[in-house]
Amino acid sequence: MTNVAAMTEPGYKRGLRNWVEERNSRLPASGETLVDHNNTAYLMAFLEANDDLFDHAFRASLHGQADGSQRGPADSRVAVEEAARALREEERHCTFGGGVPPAEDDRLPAFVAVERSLAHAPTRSHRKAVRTAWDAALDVESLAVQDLALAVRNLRAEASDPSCRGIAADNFVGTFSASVVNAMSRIFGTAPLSLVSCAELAMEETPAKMLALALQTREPMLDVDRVLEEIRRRLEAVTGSTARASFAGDRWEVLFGGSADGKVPSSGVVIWPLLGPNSDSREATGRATSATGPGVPTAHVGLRCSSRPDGRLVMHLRDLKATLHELGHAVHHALTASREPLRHGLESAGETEIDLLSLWLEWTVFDAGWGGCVIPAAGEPSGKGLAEWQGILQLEALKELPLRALVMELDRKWLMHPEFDYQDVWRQVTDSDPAGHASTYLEALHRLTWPIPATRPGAEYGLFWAMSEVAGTWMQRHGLASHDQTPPAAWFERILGKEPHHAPDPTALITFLEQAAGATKQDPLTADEGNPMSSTREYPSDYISAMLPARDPELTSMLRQAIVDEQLPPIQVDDNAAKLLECLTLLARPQLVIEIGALFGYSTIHLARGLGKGGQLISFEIDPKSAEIARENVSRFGLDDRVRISTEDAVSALSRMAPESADLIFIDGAKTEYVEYVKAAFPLLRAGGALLIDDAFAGGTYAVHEGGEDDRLGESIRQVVRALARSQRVTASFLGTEHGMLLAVKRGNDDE
Ligand SMILES: C[S@@+](CC[C@H](N)C(=O)[O-])C[C@H]1O[C@@H](n2cnc3c(N)ncnc32)[C@H](O)[C@@H]1O
Repeated sequence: MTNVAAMTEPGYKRGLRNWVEERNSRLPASGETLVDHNNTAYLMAFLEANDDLFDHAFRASLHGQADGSQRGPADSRVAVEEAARALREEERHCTFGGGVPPAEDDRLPAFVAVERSLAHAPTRSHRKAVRTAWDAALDVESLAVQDLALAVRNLRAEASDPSCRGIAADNFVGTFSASVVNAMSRIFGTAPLSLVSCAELAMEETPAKMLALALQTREPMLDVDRVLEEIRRRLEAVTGSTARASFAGDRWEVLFGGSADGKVPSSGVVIWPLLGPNSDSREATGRATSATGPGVPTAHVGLRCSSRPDGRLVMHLRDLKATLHELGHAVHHALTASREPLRHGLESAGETEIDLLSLWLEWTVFDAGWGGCVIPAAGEPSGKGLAEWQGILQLEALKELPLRALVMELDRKWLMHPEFDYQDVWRQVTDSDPAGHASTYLEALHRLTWPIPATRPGAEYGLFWAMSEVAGTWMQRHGLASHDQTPPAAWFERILGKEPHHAPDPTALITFLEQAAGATKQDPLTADEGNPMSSTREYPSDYISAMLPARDPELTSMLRQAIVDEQLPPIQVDDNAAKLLECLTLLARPQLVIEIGALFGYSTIHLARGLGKGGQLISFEIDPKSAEIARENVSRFGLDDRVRISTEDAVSALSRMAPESADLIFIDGAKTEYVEYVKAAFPLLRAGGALLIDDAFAGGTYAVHEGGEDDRLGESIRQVVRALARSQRVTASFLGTEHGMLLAVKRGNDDE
């Protein structure tokens, strides 16, 4: 049996080449020549070691053609389509995501085709594209295979975008590494690969291989009951045991404070299981009035999960972080909104998110692997040594890390290198800190200093990234630093420049952390490049509503009917934003206004109220029930002469409208479709016309995702606002409503 571990040790490529040569000379009669195309030979080694693992078709696909030619991109597209068709014909969705045990898989030929097409995609500089494919591969359980094929195509498109780089790949690498190790453990009974080897491998290798290995491996899935139980335990700890939790049918409630018998809760959080890839947690809130009882400040959080045939709910590990961020914010909000401040509530609220995030950190490191962390020894190329790392770990910002637990796990995983003198490292550490300052972290440092030479750039990503994340959140909570919605990505950008796949330089990290920890406030006049959404201030809703007159009772009654009686989600614009819409139409006197997303017509009514003589508003609302209620409301306010509500899909309807015919287009539909909306809407605007984008701050509900790997909503919004704000073809400005709007006025050819 080929020793696969040998293939992945330093210099494995050389080993691989030798192996390939040896193999080709050994099997000349087969007529196949194995070529190390995109390093697929590694897989071949893997395969040779395990004849049962992959079927012949799959192996054959990894061989170069006899004449050495490779299939080109055109063939690849066809191959993907073939694969999609083959899978559709089977009327089955793929099931290799989500902890499903390996099945006797008769779909390999189809995957082979997908694999081939992926083999042409670059890796290093197009990590995001890889990530897309990987996501698709892992999500196929819930996505139809068309989506997989589409993702593969998108991957190709994205691969040509030089900005396709990012931290998301690290999650991928970690998950991939763990998957490989898990697979290997299953096969060999022990894990002959180290995570670091795998991480490096993953970073070097092609998506083809990753996808191929995905066939044999599983991303960790978490049992939702287990997640909720752990969350409850942590919340209890944070809130001084005042949290009570119950899972009731379609929702899970946590109540804080109040009387001991639980009859008078002070505040609550409702966690809604979100089934399906596109569910929006805000929409979940529409499914119920306050589940925690009248008058109880309640926050709502969505938990993306999927349902097993036995009824069990499970979630991807990678969805956990977004959920915990969101939950942290929600709990913070619920605790501070409580009318009677809880015993520990106010002090501990700010820590909640950190505490919850630690859960993610632990599970990520424990269950997914993260590729581990390498502490470079002094003088080694990717770092200056122990002292710097020690410095990092001693920083206040990192003391929140529950490293002890992490250390235990790493201990189990890594202390398999008997030649290394841990005691020596321990002595170095303790000698340098006789006061035992931050002893937990020193212990961590001791344990984390395993003997893997820093010859594998990128291997230290895992923990490094996780530390950045938690530290960034901590700093923001303590007002020490403002950072944007994607702290790790931003930090990496700063620290690593444009090449995040290189090993991070610890000195740069230390400097950055120190500056951040030392900075009380940023100079307001200094533009903070790459940190565009910094804000440590809450939106002053109380102040604004105290200033504005009380809402018109007719509008309140309309809102109550739509939200309470009709159970539509309360995701309309806030009152001040509604006034802004009215101001804008009053000001611009537009002839044609288009709205994407009417819901029950709250924004529609305000836009229409400002319309002058002859002004028309076409509002698209794809949900027929909402559209019907919107129509009734428009009519209730006597605006039917100027408003038409259409149930057509806004994107396709806009594509048929006359170019340069609209004066104002208000975009407030599905957040994931924002890019499509803008593409369809922009040509419809006349010069001087404006796009108005709701939720542009990506800072209301969307901030909570903090740029997590599944931050599709926030990412979609950020793409749009960034593009518009920087475009030469518009003049754009952010308007301060609760969720923020971006006003982008189209410039004419004559405009300077
Ligand atoms: C945030 S709500 C709109 C709220 C509304 N503008 C307000 O402030 O009162 C988004 C709405 O967009 C609708 N929607 C989503 N995708 C759409 C599409 N492609 N075309 C038309 N409407 C869409 C949804 O059904 C939902 O009711």
